[in-house]
Amino acid sequence: MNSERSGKGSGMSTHPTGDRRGKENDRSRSGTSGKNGLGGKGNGARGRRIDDRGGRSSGTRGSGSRTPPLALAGVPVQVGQRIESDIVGLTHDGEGVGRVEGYTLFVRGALPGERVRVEVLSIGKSFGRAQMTEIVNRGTGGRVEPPCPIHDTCGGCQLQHLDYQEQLKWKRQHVVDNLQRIGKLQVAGDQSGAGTAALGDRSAVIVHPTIGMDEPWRYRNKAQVPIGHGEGGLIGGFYEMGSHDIVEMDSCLIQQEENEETVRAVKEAARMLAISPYNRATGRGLLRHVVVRHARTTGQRMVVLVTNGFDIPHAQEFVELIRERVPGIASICQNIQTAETPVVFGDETRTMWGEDVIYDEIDGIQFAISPRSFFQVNPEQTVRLYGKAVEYAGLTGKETVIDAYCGIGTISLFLARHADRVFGVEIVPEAIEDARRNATINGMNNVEFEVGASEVVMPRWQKAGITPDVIVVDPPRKGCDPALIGTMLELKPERIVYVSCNPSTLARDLRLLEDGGYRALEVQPVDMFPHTGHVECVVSLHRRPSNKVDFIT
Ligand SMILES: C[S@@+](CC[C@H](N)C(=O)[O-])C[C@H]1O[C@@H](n2cnc3c(N)ncnc32)[C@H](O)[C@@H]1O
Repeated sequence: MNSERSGKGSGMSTHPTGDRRGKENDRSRSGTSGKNGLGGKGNGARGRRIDDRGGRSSGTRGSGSRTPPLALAGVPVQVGQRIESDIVGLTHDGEGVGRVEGYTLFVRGALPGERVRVEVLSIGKSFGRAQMTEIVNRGTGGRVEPPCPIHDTCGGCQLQHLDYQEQLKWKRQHVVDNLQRIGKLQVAGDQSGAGTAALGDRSAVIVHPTIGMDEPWRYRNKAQVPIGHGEGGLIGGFYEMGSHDIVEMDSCLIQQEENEETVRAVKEAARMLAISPYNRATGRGLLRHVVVRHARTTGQRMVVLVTNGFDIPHAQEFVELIRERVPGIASICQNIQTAETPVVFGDETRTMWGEDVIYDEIDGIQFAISPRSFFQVNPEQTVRLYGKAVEYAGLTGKETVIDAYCGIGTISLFLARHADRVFGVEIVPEAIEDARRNATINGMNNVEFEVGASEVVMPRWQKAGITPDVIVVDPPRKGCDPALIGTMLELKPERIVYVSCNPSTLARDLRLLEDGGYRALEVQPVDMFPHTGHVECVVSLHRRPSNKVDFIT
């Protein structure tokens, strides 16, 4: 398991965020796009291969040997047909949702409010996919020219063609839609922040406007670059949209420049030493991924060479070349991944040179970060996210707090400054080693960490008599384990703070918590991944009093 939670558009890889929470590099992109989403190079062919939503296609995945239908009874469009469609929504993947006689067509690159001409690529019973060929009417959709030259091919940023302020509005709306549809929650508040006064409203949860960045570029502190074989030898960059073909690339506008520089240097060094790139088709070749991190507050950089086997030829020279070329390099590690899998990291990591961690700081707290540990990729927004979590925890210094899914103890240490005791639990052993080290280097002795699944460890703590006043959860994309929710309800903390990177699993879990006696009061969306379809939320929940007297005044 590794790394961050969201983030396509990691910069430099299909799954830029390196989703510790999800499958790394495991997404296939759907649809096609040309410049600004208009039909461009190779669109047709690529588009027909891809269908990751269950719509029929001539696709490469899941279609078996069945020939996809060109027409279907009850479906008002046929494959190949050219028609106009109004775009009425946007999916979390950044595809426009078009309607034709009530039938849904997903159109990559199209924006809500626009009327577009499309060619139908594939159809299914309930929806199909189409390629935009022309924008007939722009409406007030907020379309902008994507500044990234490879926006169309990469697809890592699904929303670059949408004005940033509109992106923030769309993210809030996406959260609201999920809370209403899946969580069956009543929602108050609006895009302007009005409605916050409705905190006195006893039935609705306030969803605040999304907290965005002032300068929403160059934010990523980590790049995860797939390596492969190109015409000129070793290449590294990103997976072409909808495929696992690697395209050479040295620049990504959401990536910190230091990471670009590091990746270039490592590729150069590998070429000089004729290190063989991994070939996904044959399973041969050595270098699979180059993963780099940059700690902005200390200037330290880390390189992780993910290799298909233990032996690296000219390993010493490789290390020397990287050290010569990368300013601030503090750690060079090797991770061995020999499995045929899209998962980036294998289980074994060794330090080739320098320390086994780099150090970064958030809001005055220092963190040691090892190669496979999760660490938020957007430092500027992390302060805002964690700040909100601490605010919602409502600590006075007397409380016992549990931080479930604690990673390297980031939120735990933020909480520990304001609580009596904090207990953190996390499933990745290296992360817990980092967490303990982090508590020590910050001189915090009111925090304890335990390795294990939260749903297993929390009942043990319950039996041991730990009675939390506040529980904070920050689970992976799949949300909380139902058993964990059961234990939380038994523990009856006064407050629960839910940090989530996936509005749909958040909505599901909020419904369980509401039914179990809690009230979701406020939701704060935070834009941790500008220009992608991802949105992070912090939710404040309070326990309903058992005597049924409403507790909100
Ligand atoms: C979204 S991250 C949150 C990390 C941390 N709160 C932070 O902000 O850096 C989710 C974490 O949950 C961990 N995890 C996944 N499944 C888990 C489980 N069942 N029990 C405990 N931790 C788990 C992952 O390894 C990851 O570190």
